Amino acid sequence: MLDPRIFKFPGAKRALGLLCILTFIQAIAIIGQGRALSIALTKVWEHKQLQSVVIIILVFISAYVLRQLLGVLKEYVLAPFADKTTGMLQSELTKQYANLGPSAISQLGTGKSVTLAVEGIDQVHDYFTLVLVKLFDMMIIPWIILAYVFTIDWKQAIFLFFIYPVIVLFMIILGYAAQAKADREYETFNRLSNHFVDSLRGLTTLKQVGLSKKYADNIYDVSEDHRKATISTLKIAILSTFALDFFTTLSIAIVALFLGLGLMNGTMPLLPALTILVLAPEYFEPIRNFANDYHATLNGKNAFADIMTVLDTKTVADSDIYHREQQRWQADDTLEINNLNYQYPNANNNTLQDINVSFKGHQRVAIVGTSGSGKSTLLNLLGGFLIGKGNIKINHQTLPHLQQKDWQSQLQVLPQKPYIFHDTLRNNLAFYAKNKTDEALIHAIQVVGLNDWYASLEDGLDTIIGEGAVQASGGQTQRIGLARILLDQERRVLLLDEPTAHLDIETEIKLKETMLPLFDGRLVIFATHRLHWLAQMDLILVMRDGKIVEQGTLSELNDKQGYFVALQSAMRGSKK
Ligand SMILES: Nc1ncnc2c1ncn2[C@@H]1O[C@H](COP(=O)(O)OP(=O)(O)OP(=O)(O)O)[C@@H](O)[C@H]1O
Repeated sequence: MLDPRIFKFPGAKRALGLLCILTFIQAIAIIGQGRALSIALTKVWEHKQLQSVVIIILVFISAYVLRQLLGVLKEYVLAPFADKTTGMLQSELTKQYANLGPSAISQLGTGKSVTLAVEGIDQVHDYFTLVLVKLFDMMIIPWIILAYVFTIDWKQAIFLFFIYPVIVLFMIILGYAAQAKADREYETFNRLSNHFVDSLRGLTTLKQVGLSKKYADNIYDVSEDHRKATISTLKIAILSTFALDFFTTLSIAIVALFLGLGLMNGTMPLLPALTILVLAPEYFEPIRNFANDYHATLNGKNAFADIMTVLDTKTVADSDIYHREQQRWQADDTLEINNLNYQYPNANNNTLQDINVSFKGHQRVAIVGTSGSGKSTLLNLLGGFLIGKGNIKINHQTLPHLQQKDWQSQLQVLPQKPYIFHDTLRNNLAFYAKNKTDEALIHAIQVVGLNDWYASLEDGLDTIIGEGAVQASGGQTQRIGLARILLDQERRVLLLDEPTAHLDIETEIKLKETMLPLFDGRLVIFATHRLHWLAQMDLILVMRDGKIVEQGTLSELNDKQGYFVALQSAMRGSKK
């Protein structure tokens, strides 16, 4: 019903304490309102002086106004707590996404991650404001009313007391049914978010291959599923409202019947009978309100649980064991990897097995192997984006993993398609190195061969590029990635994951001329399918089924006449 983790947030105890006091005063106001109304009606019935009736009606109005004001005040007390807490949850969640990294996001699903951080937070806000007020009403108001009724007529109080658990029982049964339906509704909603975002990202491909209609139908099917799940939650919600209204009305009718009998046979005077009759609906009101809104708060409850699961996911510890005096990777620095294994969370076997390799200084290292042999996984482990099990040493210092701040602050990464942020060309270029002069940026643009494109941009370095703005071609994107590397002389470990895989051979050969000088004075680890790079490499790691099966220079590997030679023939598309 109420997640106990709510109480741990700053300000929760104060807000809930105030809520408790205000609800208590509200309960007294409700009793005052009921009592004053009963007295007024009794006086009218007994033909008492109009003046005494007017006074008591004024008391009734005051109690009524106080009750309503307290209702508003309770929302005012909770609103800042809900605003502050959900705001904090949102920023913690986005920070946690950054800490957990891309593999955790892809496990959760991009659509769900986005929905959770935006709509999920709104749902949690509703959950806080709706559920807390109603829950406190339910926990306080009926019992104060009951205690008051007990002082008037203990038999009626006992009847009201024993009927309450029956209603609660019904609420629990229907609540469980609503929870199951709401869980399905929430699951279909998340599936819909993931499908939608996936289809949007893959829209170009889907259009190209004429499958966009099929995917649109797919989204329609998932949204239909979500609609049906929502309708079935609503059915349960309406049924639950009907059932609770029926039982509470029946209970009030029974109370009225006994009070009527008492009045007729003279065992019960009019005033206490009227007071109990007026207060009986108030006794049931909080539980009815709670049940009516219960289904509406379930999505918020699920979103809150999901957000807390993401926030409670352990981030990597020991990220600052490795310390570097001088920032730059030096010619005598070493990185040794021994018996490194890695298994993806959803995989059955180790994707990388017994990796043993040493890197020294400004070596140029190529990683080759067939598709799926583990090249990208190895690069991701070297970059500290994934964490495996094994022995890792930098300059003979043993480290638990490579997600070390001082190691990652030396890295430059050039993937197949560098990410272009929706920002100015200036900020996109000065990615690693901020505060570069315009001259330095324009020089880099010239070196990587982006002059013609740059000349066509109306706002020069201030042109907004990326999604929804000026788009760069695959080759231009790669050149922007190169310019980023060129502009930063501090980071000296370069990880390249098939950076030219999407480019035609002419563009690649042109880019190669720009890339090779960048390799000087850097440790370069380069996953590639393209053989022409191998002649420029000091070390080649040959991967097969997650293992390094051979390693050496090009001539050493050729002399071996082993797997590498067969792989080369296969990569050339010819058999020797
Ligand atoms: N996120 C993931 N979850 C589970 N398995 C994965 C994941 N990413 C990759 N794999 C699996 O790990 C193995 C190695 O993949 P990896 O991407 O490292 O290969 P690769 O040699 O870089 O392939 P390619 O040349 O096609 O890019 C493959 O069998 C792949 O299916």
